[in-house]
Amino acid sequence: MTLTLPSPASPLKIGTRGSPLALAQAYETRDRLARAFELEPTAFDIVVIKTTGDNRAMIDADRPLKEIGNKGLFTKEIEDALLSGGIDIAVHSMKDMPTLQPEGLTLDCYLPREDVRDAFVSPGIHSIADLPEGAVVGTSSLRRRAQLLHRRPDLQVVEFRGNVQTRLQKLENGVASATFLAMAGLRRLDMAEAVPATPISVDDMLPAVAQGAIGIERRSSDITTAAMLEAIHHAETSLRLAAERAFLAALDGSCETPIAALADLSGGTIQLRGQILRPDGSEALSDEQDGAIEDGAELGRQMGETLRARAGAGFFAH
Ligand SMILES: NCc1[nH]cc(CCC(=O)O)c1CC(=O)O
Repeated sequence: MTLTLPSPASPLKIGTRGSPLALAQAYETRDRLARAFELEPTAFDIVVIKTTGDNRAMIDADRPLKEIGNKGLFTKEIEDALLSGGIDIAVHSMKDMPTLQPEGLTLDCYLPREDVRDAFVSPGIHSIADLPEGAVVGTSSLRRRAQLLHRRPDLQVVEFRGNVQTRLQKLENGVASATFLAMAGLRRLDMAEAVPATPISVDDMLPAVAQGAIGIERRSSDITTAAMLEAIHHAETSLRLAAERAFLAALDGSCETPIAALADLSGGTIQLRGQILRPDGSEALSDEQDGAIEDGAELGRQMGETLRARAGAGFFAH
């Protein structure tokens, strides 16, 4: 098939949220496409879309996100723009994406995954173990909160949101002694050196499903764009996410449940680690399995069902 490539007269419209991280991810996508097809940046338009989530999160800056709305809060307007033709592709942090896409949209192109680890961020302290008894830690992530309290029930967790600068300012102001950020976000913003961040081993804090991965969504019917995206698709990332996202789907996970998973490929097999926790951190259930690379999704689904059965009803209630 010969591709009709975008041009300044007929650019490929790339939809994204307006946060610094979202923009960095959109530029990375544009640059990879431009390199793959030897196009100028002017063959692409970056279209910033404000989502309900961005608006509400701004107005209710101190309310937990989980009270403001469900998953899809940050994606609905972007997906509407895809469906109506206002944009041609949408660039997403896969960590924030529901496991099912709306009718008519396809999400099957992934960029090479960044560092999957969480970072411990604090101006004076270097690890969870070094936090003094009863210290205050800021995070809005239910997973990080539950994992932290599981290890250190003595700590106090406060709601922490906003961009990286806002969070660092809160640490400077003494609102909390430490917080967590994804290494991937820090690296993509070129801030990993500028911020007092120490990467946490995945053995100590298993990351969120799809952490560090960028996915590109398109109209299912748009085969020209599909063919273009094939050139920048990263198969290994896709295989890892297939296992992790099947695990999430089997647990019926939303952003309101503390769930972690990480798949790795080595020696021709896929290894999957999964964890679910009670929101208060009082109990954590983990599993680890490996299998054939092409069976990752089945491995994830089975692990999700096994852990759900072990947890029983009401596990996620407190
Ligand atoms: N939920 C917000 C979010 N979505 C993706 C990232 C970071 C980048 C990534 O994990 O791909 C972040 C911020 C964070 O967790 O620090």
